[in-house]
Amino acid sequence: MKPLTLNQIGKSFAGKTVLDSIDLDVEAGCFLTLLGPSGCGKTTLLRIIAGLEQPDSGTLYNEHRLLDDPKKNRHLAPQQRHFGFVFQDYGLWPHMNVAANVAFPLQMAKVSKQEIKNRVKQALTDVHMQDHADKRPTQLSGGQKQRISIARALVARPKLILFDEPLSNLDANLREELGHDIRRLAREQGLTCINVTHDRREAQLLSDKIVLLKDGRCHQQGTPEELFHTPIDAWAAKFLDAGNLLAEKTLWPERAENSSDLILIPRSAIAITTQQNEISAQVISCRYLDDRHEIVVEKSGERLKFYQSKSAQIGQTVHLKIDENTISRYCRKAISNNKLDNIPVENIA
Ligand SMILES: Nc1ncnc2c1ncn2[C@@H]1O[C@H](COP(=O)(O)OP(=O)(O)OP(=O)(O)O)[C@@H](O)[C@H]1O
Repeated sequence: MKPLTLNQIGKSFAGKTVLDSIDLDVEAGCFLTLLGPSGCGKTTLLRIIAGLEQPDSGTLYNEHRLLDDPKKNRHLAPQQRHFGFVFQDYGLWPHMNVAANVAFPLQMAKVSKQEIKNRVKQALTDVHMQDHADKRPTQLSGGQKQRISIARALVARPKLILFDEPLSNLDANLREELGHDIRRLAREQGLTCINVTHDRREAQLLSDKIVLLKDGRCHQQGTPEELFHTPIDAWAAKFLDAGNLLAEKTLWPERAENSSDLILIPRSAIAITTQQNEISAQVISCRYLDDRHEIVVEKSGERLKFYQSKSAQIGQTVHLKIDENTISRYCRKAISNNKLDNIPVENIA
């Protein structure tokens, strides 16, 4: 049996469908992320899994345990599910020190004092916070608070942990570091994890599998590589910022059979060449990021972004070589019919 099986989960608020027939199988030991734009229903789905919200229809199983079935009036309360939780805002008690915060779930479960002491010590060691046991949460940085929140989730030894945007309040370096530590802990302890985020980078950093949600439905699911290499349609390509999405006729006016077709060109498929007969474009931006240059060029009003070790001069006309084997094609209808207003335009380059 799987740690989590959702069959046809549906949920409406005030007559508005928020989740529509969600089917999901979560494998043991998988780190799964529910990813999607604001309002797509991901938090509602996580709250249903947690038991904080009841579905209107469908069933939810944890291995052989039926957690929810509205038809049978079945709904297991959150504390009966024995899942761990890690929240975006840490959810620590300010009046308790770190050790007491981590011990709290064990005290509720009436575990013996000696065992609480041992398990709190172990959980704090697991998250590299063993030297901070006596501190109050106010004396900790955001990253340290989130480590304590993870220790508190681990201490009860749940098989399944639910994460609500665990990295979103942290700066870029801390996100990277804590992201790696969360993955290490999940692997070492054989945890199954469900995470919710609107941030594709956080999803990439943490996940074995990503479920892309759109308008309360599963739009696409797969490994991060599958999603980012082969988005199912132009909407997914744009939301994931999976590469350069533009009209085919911009680059090859003579070839484009259907002028409304969009193509997705991976950033790694573009390079500047000295060959004059290739596509010409004008450099509009060149920034040094990480250990390479991010180049943005403009061609007939559309932008392409790619990376290279050498810089390029702004205003310069360059010739581009594009590996056409890596291009995906989409019908424009797929994108224009969908709401994309909440996706920043700069992500399209
Ligand atoms: N308790 C509630 N009562 C009424 N409407 C709700 C309730 N909870 C959520 N909604 C609505 O359901 C829709 C989905 O909300 P949800 O919080 O699941 O989206 P989300 O994808 O997590 O978005 P965000 O990233 O902004 O948190 C939204 O339109 C929201 O306003």
